[in-house]
Amino acid sequence: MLSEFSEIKGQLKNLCEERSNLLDTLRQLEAANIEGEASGVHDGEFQLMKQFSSLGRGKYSEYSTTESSDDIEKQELDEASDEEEANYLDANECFSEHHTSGGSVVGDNMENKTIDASAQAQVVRRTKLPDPVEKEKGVSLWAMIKDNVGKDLTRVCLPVYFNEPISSLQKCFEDLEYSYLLDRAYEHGKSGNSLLRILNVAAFAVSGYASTEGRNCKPFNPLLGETYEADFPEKGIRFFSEKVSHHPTLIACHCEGRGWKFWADSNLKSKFWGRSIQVDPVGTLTLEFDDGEIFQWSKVTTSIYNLILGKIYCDHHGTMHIRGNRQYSCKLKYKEPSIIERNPHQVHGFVEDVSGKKVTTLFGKWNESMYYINGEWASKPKDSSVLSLLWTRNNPPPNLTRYNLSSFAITLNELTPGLKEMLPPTDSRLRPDQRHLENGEYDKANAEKLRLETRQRMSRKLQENGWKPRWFQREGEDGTFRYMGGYWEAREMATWDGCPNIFGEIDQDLLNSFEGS
Ligand SMILES: CC(C)CCC[C@@H](C)[C@H]1CC[C@H]2[C@@H]3CC=C4C[C@@H](O)CC[C@]4(C)[C@H]3CC[C@]12C
Repeated sequence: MLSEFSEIKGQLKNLCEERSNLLDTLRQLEAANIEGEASGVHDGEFQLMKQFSSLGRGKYSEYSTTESSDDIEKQELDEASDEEEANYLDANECFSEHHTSGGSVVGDNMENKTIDASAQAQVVRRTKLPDPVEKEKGVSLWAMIKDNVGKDLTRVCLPVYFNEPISSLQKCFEDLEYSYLLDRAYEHGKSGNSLLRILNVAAFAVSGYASTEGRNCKPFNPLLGETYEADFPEKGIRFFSEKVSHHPTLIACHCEGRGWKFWADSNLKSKFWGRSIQVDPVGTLTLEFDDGEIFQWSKVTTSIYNLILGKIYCDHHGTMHIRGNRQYSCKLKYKEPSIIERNPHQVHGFVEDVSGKKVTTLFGKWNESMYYINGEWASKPKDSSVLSLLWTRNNPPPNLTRYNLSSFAITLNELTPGLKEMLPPTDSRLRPDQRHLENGEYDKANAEKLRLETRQRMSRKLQENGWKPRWFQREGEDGTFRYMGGYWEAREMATWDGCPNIFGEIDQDLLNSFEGS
C-alpha cells in the first residue's frame, strides 16, 4: 500500500518535472516574443485558454514532492485543549506570493523603505520583515503529527514555528490588497457601465486568493476581543476587524473605500482527511456601493494538501456566485486540481443578466490574472485580441522569507511611527508572541504563546457569561455581524473604554472565577 503510494508519487514527480521543463521553455518563448499580448490565431476558447495558461508567470512548485527533512526536534505537545478546538485552522483570509523552496531568510541589514508619493498622505511603510534575531529551527510537521496519530489533529497545539507573523484579523485585510478594483467598479457604475462594474467586482473576488499561494504557515488565532485596524490613506481605505466569538471562531470585518463599503464575517468549517484538510468558509461577503448597488458572495472551498509528505500547498475549488441587486450577477468556477488537468488554479465563469442570459465570459487564474471576453464568444475573431485584462497580481517582494508574504502583507503588522500610542490595547500589532515571531525570537514567542493560550482557554466561559464584542453586533435574520461604528471616533479621542488589556497578565479575579467553576 505504502510502496504503491510512493511509486505513484515518484511517477507524479517525474510528470511534474517534465511539466515544469515545458513551462520553462514556454516562459522563455514568451519572454522572447510576447509582451502582454498573445500572438497567433486559434480555433476556439479551448485553444485560447491553453495559450493563456502558457503565458502564466506563476510557479508550479507546489506540486513538487520534495520531502520535508525529518529534522526530528521533539516538541512537547500540549494536551488537546479547548483553545485549539478551532485553532488549527483559524485563518480567515489570505494572500501570498511565489514559493521559496528553502526556508532561508536572507536579507541585508538595511531597513529599506519606500516612500509613497501620493499627495494625500506620506505613509512610509516597510518593504521587508525585520531580520530574525535567532536562527530558525527546523521542525517537521510530520514529526509533530506522527506522535499524535489517532488524536484529533485540530486539537493539537503546534509550536510557534508553524505560525506566520500575521493574525487572522490581519489576514482578512489581505483580501483588500486589490481594493483599486472596487474603486474602478464604483466609477464604471457611476458612469453608467454596470457591466464593467460587475467585472471588476468579480476580479476583486478572485484577487482575494492571490496571496494564498505559497503560504504554508498558520496565522495566529486572535484572542476573543482582539482587534485590528488598518488605515491606508494611500489606498483610500480604512479597515477594521474584531474576533467576535471563540466558540465557534468568528471574525467580523468592515472596510470603507472610495464610493463603497465592504463587510463580512467568517467562520470556517474544516474537515481533516489525513493527508489534507478541507476548509469551507461559512458566511457572506457584502459589497455596497454608495449608489445603492449591492453584491454578495461567499468564498469557495480551500483544501490544504501534503500535510504529511511533500510541500504543503493550498488550492481553491467550487463555484462562487456573486449576486447583485440590479442588472447583473456572476458565476465563477474555481476548477478542482486533477492529475490530467495540468493547468492549475483556473477560474472561469460568466456574467449573467436578470434573464439568465450569459453576457460576458471571464477567465484567468486566481494566482495570476483575470480577463474577460466582451460579447458573444461565437461572434468574435478567435485570437487574443478579444481579451481584456481586468486584474493582474503584484510582483512578489525581492527577498521572500519562508512565510512568503506579499509586499502588502509585510506592511500589515508594522508599527509605523506614532501608531503604537494610538492603538487600543486589543490590536493584533501589540500581541507579544506574534511580535516575537516576527522578530525571530522563537523561544520568547513560544513562551508568550503558551501564556496567552491560558487566557484563550477561558474564552468559552467568558462567552457563556455574556461577553459581547465591543465593535460589532449581530443583525438581521441571518445574524451576520455588522460594525456599530465608533472605533475611529474613539481613536480620535484616545478613549479606549471597554477595551481590556487582553495581552497583559491575566486578571486574578477572572482566573479565580474560571478555575472555581
Ligand atoms: C499545520 C500547518 C502548519 C498547516 C498550515 C496550513 C495553511 C496553509 C492554512 C492554515 C489556514 C489556511 C487558511 C484558512 C482560511 C482561508 C480562508 C479562505 O477563504 C481562503 C484560504 C484561507 C486563507 C486558508 C489558506 C491556507 C491556510 C493559511
